[in-house]
Amino acid sequence: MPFLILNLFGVLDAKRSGEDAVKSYAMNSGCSYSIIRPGRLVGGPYTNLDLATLFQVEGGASNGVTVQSGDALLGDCKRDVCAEAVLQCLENRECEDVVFSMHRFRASSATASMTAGVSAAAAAAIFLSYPARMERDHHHDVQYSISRETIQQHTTSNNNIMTAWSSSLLDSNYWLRSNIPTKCEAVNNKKMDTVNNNKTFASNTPATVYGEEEESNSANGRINYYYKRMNPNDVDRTSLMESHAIFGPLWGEGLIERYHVYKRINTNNEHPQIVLQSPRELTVVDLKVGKKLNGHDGIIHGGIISLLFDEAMGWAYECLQQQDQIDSSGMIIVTANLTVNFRAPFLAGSEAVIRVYHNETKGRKIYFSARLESKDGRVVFAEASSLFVLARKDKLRMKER
Ligand SMILES: CCCCCCCC(=O)SCCNC(=O)CCNC(=O)[C@H](O)C(C)(C)COP(=O)(O)OP(=O)(O)OC[C@H]1O[C@@H](n2cnc3c(N)ncnc32)[C@H](O)[C@@H]1OP(=O)(O)O
Repeated sequence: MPFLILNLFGVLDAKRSGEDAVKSYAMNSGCSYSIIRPGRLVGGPYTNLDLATLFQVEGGASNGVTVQSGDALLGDCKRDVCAEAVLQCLENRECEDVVFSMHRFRASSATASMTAGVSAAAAAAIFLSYPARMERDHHHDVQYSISRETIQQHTTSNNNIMTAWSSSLLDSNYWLRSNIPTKCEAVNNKKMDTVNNNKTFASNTPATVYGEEEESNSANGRINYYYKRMNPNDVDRTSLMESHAIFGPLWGEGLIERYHVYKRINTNNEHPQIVLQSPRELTVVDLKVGKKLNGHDGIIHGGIISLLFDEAMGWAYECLQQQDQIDSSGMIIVTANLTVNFRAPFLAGSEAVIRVYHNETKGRKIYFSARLESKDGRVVFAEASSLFVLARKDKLRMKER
């Protein structure tokens, strides 16, 4: 079809500028993008005002599609299939940073064909048609019912984030992690599968902590750690409501909206046991920042990020103290040095996790490292390292008023 007709009223120009905006946002924020250029949308729901809607064009019985990189295809695309492709792009890393056009496969088969330019993996991801998807969702439902029992067996307290190993009934690639028994997530052992999780295990709770150490951590394939909430029960700095930087003045809507601290508890044969490894993960903070803590418009201030790190490392010290039974009588722990590298803009309103690792202890000096990253671990916003020093309370110079 001639470009002039296709671009009537500047439609294609508008689409192109939309795509450019998506790409530049992705580049600036460190996330990936997938751009789908479907053919004319046909099939229900009939919401727009074109001829396909007027005549309720179904687009044929096939859910198969043909995809090709760039912009070469011309044809129809069913709305539901297009929606499916969007979901597939969200779920599959192979679809990161790809641009492709997609139209209805014209043969009667429910499979799809692929033409050059889109990677086989991306195409394979996109090609899942509805029947395949429904089967998969059903599979996930089965996982859910089994895993809930598994989680209940493993759960020691409602405040625990559980990592429960699925029984042999489950696909061995999946394991489960939950912050309370009825709200759980299935996570693919090798690759996060968060979209399915959210769909299958609708969660009202904000705190879900992801990890990346499951492979190195599991000699026999079992997951052998879980996380236990430290605040407000275990150690309660929220009691410093009035004066504590995070839980006081900077706490609330638009400010720091969530700061849940979890300590990692390693287990061996399901009995809690400390596994010594260095650097070892001590704490994970599940946090959410609001929209009133910016430096530049829409970007969280670096000083706030440093504060979030400093606090997280303070909790890591608490954790270390509990585990290693550091004798700190008459002493106070303070930050002597904190170095932060800002890797990607941390956007206002974001949720993220901070993971804190213990690197080394030398006498009174304790070295930590930490990472502020997206919940799925795919974007690192900042990294930090610190030196905490145990100082004698009576020697600590307090500034006189
Ligand atoms: C559980 C609660 C968590 C709370 C989380 C929040 C923590 C905070 O934000 S605390 C507030 C910010 N920090 C402060 O106010 C600390 C102010 N600084 C001080 O009081 C002192 O400089 C202090 C205590 C760090 C060190 O003084 P002091 O105890 O006399 O020890 P000092 O002998 O100077 O140093 C001890 C060791 O640390 C090293 N060290 C001290 N400071 C640094 C530094 N900035 N960089 C590198 N090394 C350092 C020294 O070289 C020395 O090493 P070594 O033993 O190998 O010779």
